[in-house]
Amino acid sequence: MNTFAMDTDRIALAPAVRLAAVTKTYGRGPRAVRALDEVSASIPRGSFTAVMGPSGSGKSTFLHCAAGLDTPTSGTSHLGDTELTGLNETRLTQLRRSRVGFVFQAFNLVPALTVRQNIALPLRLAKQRLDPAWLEEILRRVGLTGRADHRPAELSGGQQQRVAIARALITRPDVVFGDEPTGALDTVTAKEILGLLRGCVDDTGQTVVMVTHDPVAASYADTVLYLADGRIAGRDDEPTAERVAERMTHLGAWS
Ligand SMILES: Nc1ncnc2c1ncn2[C@@H]1O[C@H](COP(=O)(O)OP(=O)(O)OP(=O)(O)O)[C@@H](O)[C@H]1O
Repeated sequence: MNTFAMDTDRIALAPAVRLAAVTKTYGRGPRAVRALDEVSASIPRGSFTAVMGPSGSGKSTFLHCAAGLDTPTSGTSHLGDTELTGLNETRLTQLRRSRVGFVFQAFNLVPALTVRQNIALPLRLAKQRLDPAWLEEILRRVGLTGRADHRPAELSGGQQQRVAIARALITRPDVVFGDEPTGALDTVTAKEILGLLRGCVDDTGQTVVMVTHDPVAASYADTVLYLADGRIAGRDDEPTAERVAERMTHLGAWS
């Protein structure tokens, strides 16, 4: 086997996200909070993972350490072959702009910009060239072709979240991270958005990692990772809404 073949094999096999013994402590001394406690996790490329757990269990901290938004106190975090721990703030900013996409509960669109301009914004920030055909393709995928010149205030909540997803996809990121992406939507619209994220994984091999409180949302994922008290408390590779709800009850999420 030549070196090139070995390299491509290695890259193909590297998980999209890898956390190794990640501990994150906020504050110092007696008031210190250990939000993550030696967490290890490996998330394959082209998979849809939901992160669940009771309030305060460390879900957002997990997401932030995996996405380079926050730095672990100890342990290592990789995005593909890139070790995030050890990158300086400039490199981390570059990586966040070009290799990860974010979708939050609040859509965070710029009101003065059109749908098209909002979607293209990450490329402008990353000083990357816009491929108009790719933008049109993304608009089509999220079902907003006819709305490209509208402003966010002219769109429904579900449509605004579609813009946020399109904006997350425009840089062809390694991973799309979602923090309660359906938290502000009604049940029917939430299912449309989850179907869209599922389609990104199934149709284009996108990797999606999503924090959620909702067992129905988690059931769209391939794998659910459960956190409790800053530790991995289990996983489910065949999640259904019922099983997830039961598991969450056992973790004391709704007691
Ligand atoms: N910036 C911070 N400073 C101090 N403590 C923090 C900070 N961020 C999080 N924490 C603490 O770390 C723990 C984990 O917080 P985190 O937000 O990751 O949990 P979560 O599971 O996402 O919670 P929720 O479901 O309520 O959003 C909590 O005890 C929280 O209070």
